[in-house]
Parts: sequence; structure tokens; C-alpha cells
Amino acid sequence: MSSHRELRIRAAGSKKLTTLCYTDTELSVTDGRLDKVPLRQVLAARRNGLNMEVAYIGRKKKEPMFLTTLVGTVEEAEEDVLDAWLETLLHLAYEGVKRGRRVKVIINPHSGTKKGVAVFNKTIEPILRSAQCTLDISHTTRSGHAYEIAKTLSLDYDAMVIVSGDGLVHEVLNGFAHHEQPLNAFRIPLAPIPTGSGNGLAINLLGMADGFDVCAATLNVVKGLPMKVDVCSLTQNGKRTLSFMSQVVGLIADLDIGTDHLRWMGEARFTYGFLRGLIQFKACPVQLSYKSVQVDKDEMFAIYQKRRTEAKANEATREGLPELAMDETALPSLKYSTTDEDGWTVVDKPLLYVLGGKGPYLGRDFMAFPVSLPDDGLIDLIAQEVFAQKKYQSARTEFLSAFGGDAANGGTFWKSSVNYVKASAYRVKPLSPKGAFAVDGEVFPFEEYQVEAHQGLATLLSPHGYYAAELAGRPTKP
Ligand SMILES: Nc1ncnc2c1ncn2[C@@H]1O[C@H](COP(=O)(O)OP(=O)(O)OP(=O)(O)O)[C@@H](O)[C@H]1O
Repeated sequence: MSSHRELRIRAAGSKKLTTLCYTDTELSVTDGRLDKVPLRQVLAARRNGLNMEVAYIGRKKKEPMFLTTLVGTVEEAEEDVLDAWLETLLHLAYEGVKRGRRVKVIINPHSGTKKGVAVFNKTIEPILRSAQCTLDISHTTRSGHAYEIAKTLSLDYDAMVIVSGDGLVHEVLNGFAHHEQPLNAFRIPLAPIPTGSGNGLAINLLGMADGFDVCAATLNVVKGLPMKVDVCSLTQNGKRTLSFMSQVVGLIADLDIGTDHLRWMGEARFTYGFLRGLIQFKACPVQLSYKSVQVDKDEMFAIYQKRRTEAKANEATREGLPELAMDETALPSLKYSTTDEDGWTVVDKPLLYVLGGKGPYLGRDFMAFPVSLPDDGLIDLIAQEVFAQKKYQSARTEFLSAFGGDAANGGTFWKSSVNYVKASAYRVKPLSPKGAFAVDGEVFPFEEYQVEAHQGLATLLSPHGYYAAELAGRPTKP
């Protein structure tokens, strides 16, 4: 050992020495070439005598991440010095994070392209085991199974990992809502691992570059910190359901509905749904009313920027899990009745769609709510008028321009044809018996519904403490 933070190991049967050295922020690995690994990506460092093992999540340029385990024998070291080296590295690598989290894992063998189990065995489990997480694994055997698991979940888990798409997250949150201690259940952070056909939540947490990277999502299980997020209550026919991501009627509902038989296509089925919707191009027979809080896009953008700057500044000093709630453990009651009209804005014009929700991305190609904040207690709501005075073709052009090339980067937000408000609640009344309605990507009856947000009700694990989506300012040409 040449300095207190440098160590040389020799792999079994190899003549080559690998030098390991760390600063307060990164681990350098030199074995002919130099790899610099942020300490956040270091999972484990242990020894048995002079035999060492150091595991981390590596990455080559912008390629996907991968688990690397270095094994070798230490050259000339005293054991107590070696222990101090290992302990300091782990201390820095796990600053503010509990080591060896106790994790409940739910795997949906049928999500997306049905590779969830194989991906778990090959990629996810080795990372979690390497980080010495304690795992309690369940494979869902039917629709509704994740709901039941969540409903009776023991409250002593450090995280719940969902190896599936957004549908299973929806089930788990609704299971928590029916838990005998809902608030304590919602305190358990969820960590999605993207193996479904719709993985909007993983993209929101990890960003577009890492949103489909299973290793990045698993690293979030080991190192992510809790982030409080709003969840919405959707009331329909007196029944209350929780929705964490989206509620949609009209043209955009075609993204979700009716493409179920195309699961084999993975995310591409949403593009197919979009194109099919565009060809059919039907107005959506509904009346929309909402309790608005912000209507000015520039003001929303300014608040979004301010909150993001604050969250980035606090990123390094975020806190761990909140304590268990002992007194108030019931689900918050609803603030708005379905007959409440005081201060509500009513839209009577024909609309192409109504889309409400939380979190920027609904999928890879659509950053629907770029200024959505995790815990502002508000629902982002968008709708587009049919523009009856315009020719059919120009309305279609208007729609395509809003949802074309730049929709993946939040460009829809700035389009003048798209009405965007932040509301504390909203209501949709169908004006005809036929139509499509989807909640968090799942099909719901096309019947009147009302939505309101519960501020900071649920918890997610997040690498950053804010949604990883970046919206550019108002373009010079709208
Ligand atoms: N073993 C199972 N067999 C069949 N369906 C299941 C099973 N386990 C869970 N499910 C259901 O699979 C559905 C899809 O889950 P999820 O959304 O997570 O994956 P997905 O591939 O992204 O699908 P979606 O198209 O809904 O986004 C959920 O509604 C869930 O209830």
C-alpha cells in the first residue's frame, strides 16, 4: 500500500497489478487504462484475509451501465490498514444511505416482452446481492396479485422494487391505500425497474438516458434516497382509485387502449396507437371542469426552474426515510365533492383529448407534463380544442405539430394550441356513451370521473431528489 488511499491487487493467475485509489468523490481503477467511478456507483468492498473484492457499477462513455467485480490479492498490506481502507471507502460510498437495505421485490413475468424474470436473475439480483441487500422476492401470478402483496406488506422494508411497467406501480399504490396503516405503507419507497412496455416512472426518476437501463434502476434501489411525491385520487361512481401518473380521455387514450394485444412490440405499441389515433382523428365528447391554481405557462416555467435549482442545490444533503407515523395513519379524505362547483372553470368547447397527471414523461416519446413537480400538490392538466372554425386538415396539422418531433422534449407545453393548467382538482363528464378512458395506462369505464391530488402522499427512491427531465425555455417560434 503506497498511500492511505491507494491499494494494489493482483488477480489470480495474472501478472498484472490493478491499482485502486479513491478520493472523497470517486474511485480510480488503473490496470493499464484508467477508469474513474463515482463513489455513488461503488456497491461493495470486502476482504477475506488478503483476498479482496471490490464491486461497482461501471459505464463506458454513454453505454449502458454494468456490474464490475474486481477480485485479487493485496500486495504488501497490514490487515488493520486494509480494514481502514475498506471501511473509509464504504463510508464515503454509502454516505447518507443505509448499507444492505431490506428490500421487497415484485416481478411480473408477463410485463413488456416477458423478460422480467430473466433480467432479474441475470442483472438485477447480482447487483442487489453484491450490495448485500436482503431480498424477499415474489413473482406475480395474476392481475391483482401485486395489489394484494402491497395491501398486507410488512412495514419494515427499506424499499419495494417493482420489476415490471407502470401498471404494477398502479397496483402497488392502490394496495397501500387499502393497507391497515396506509400512511406508513406509503412511507416505503418504491423503486421501479423498467421491464414493462410503459415505463414512464423509471424515465421520470432516472432521466431519458438511463430510464431503460436496468443497472441504473437497480443502483437506484441500493443508493437512491426517498423523494416524496403527490398521488391523485380518482373518483368514479363513488369508487376511489389512486392514480400516480395519468388519466386520459380522447385521442391520446388511443396510446394506451386497444394496443394491449401488441405488447410484444414493447414501447413501439404506443407509437402505433398514436398513429392510429391520428388517422381516426375524432373529437372527444366530454365536458371538462377544473379548479385552477396556475394558468400562465411562463409563470409555471419560472416556478419549475426555481424549484429545480433549489432541489439541485440540496441534492447532496437529502435525508433518509421519515419516521413511521404513529398517530394519523388513515388515507387523507377527499377535499372536493363531486357536486362542488364553487370556483371551478367549465370548458364547454369540443376537445380532442383531456390529459391530467403527475410526472413529466408518460413514455419514451412523450414528455406530457414537463413542468410537473413531485410534491406541489397540483395536477398538470392539458387539453386541446377541436378548433371548429378551422378546416379538418389544419386541425390535424395543429395536433401533429403539438405531438410531433419535439413532444419527447416537452415541446407540446409551449404550443399555443395546447391549453395547460395546474389544478388542485378536475372533473370530466362524458357527453356520449362511447369513448376511451385510461388511468396510469389501464383501461377504465368511460364514465364521469373526478381527480384531486394528495400532496406528498407516496415515496419513491430517486438518485436526484427531483424529476430527471429538462424543459427548455419558450422557443422564439411557438
Ligand atoms: N402473472 C401475471 N399474469 C398476467 N398478468 C399479470 C401478471 N402479473 C401482473 N399482471 C398484470 O400485468 C399488467 C401489466 O403490468 P405492467 O403495466 O407493469 O407491464 P406493461 O408490460 O408495461 O403493461 P402496460 O401495457 O399495462 O404498461 C398489470 O395490469 C398486472 O395486473
